[in-house]
Amino acid sequence: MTILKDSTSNQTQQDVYNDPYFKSLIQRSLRYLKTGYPVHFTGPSGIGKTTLALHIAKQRQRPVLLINGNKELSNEDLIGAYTGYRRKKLNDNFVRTVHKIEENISEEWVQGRLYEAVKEGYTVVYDEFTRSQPETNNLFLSILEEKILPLYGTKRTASHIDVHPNFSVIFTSNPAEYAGVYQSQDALLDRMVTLPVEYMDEEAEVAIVMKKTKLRKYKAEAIVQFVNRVRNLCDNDIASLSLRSSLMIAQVVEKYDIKVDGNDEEFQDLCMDITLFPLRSCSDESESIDDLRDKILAECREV
Ligand SMILES: Nc1ncnc2c1ncn2[C@@H]1O[C@H](COP(=O)(O)OP(=O)(O)OP(=O)(O)O)[C@@H](O)[C@H]1O
Repeated sequence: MTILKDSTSNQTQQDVYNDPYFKSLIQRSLRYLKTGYPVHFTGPSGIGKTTLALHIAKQRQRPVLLINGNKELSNEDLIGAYTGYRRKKLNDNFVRTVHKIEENISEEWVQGRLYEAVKEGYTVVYDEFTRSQPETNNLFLSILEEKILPLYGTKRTASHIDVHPNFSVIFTSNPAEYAGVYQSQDALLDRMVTLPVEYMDEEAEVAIVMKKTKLRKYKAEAIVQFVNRVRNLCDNDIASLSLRSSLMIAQVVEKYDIKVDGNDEEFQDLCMDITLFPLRSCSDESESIDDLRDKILAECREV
């Protein structure tokens, strides 16, 4: 979990988010959050949901807390827990014949990050929340519905703390078909505004690749178009061939001065390494790995 300092969005994001689709999405999201409803961005991997969520969170002028959903995340991580003992030992042997030992043991409370966020009214970005166990996410039902954070199992005197009026949450998730994702609970989904996020258009992806790598436009275009052509070969929607894949190729090309040329062996290897595994994940099992390699190579040669 990370607390992010408030900062203005960088220029690349600003350009992309000036697009009417994003402008409207951002405006609507801010309205829902201000009205007290959490927002949930869902969509394929690597298309920019987290970046968008953080961008919106920063607009709220409150400290931002990023929580990454995962199977191991527990209530203790979120709320806090007594994590051990503090032991104080006084060994008094001042008088040689009298040996006195005084021991004092007290439990040590370590506050969870959500505790502070709820209490102080932060904006939480709960990234990939469906990767956490549903039991952990149940905590959010009380936060969203009853506006309290229950202090389950913490042995604290208070049973809960009240949610600060400025507290808000932006959730992100990949659809249930993705590996390692739990089915989201209807009760939780009912309490948030779920907004599907789509792939950016090619122009926006090219602009981001250019800004993040300083590659010339024709190179950025060739890479983005290659990745999108490979994605079109998928047999299902579980594609992780996205802007992230384009950025990976572009960054390696830039760092090692590799030619963006479909007949260049180094470029072919790079294209293969970045796209073969994702293509395999979104292809029918009947497709052999050699067939997939041939398909990628054919698309790469178009570059
Ligand atoms: N508007 C943007 N401006 C600049 N870079 C962006 C923008 N949107 C996305 N990116 C970059 O694209 C990559 C993927 O974005 P991000 O991690 O937000 O995707 P995601 O949809 O949350 O992925 P996942 O579902 O795997 O978590 C990151 O490297 C991110 O920095």
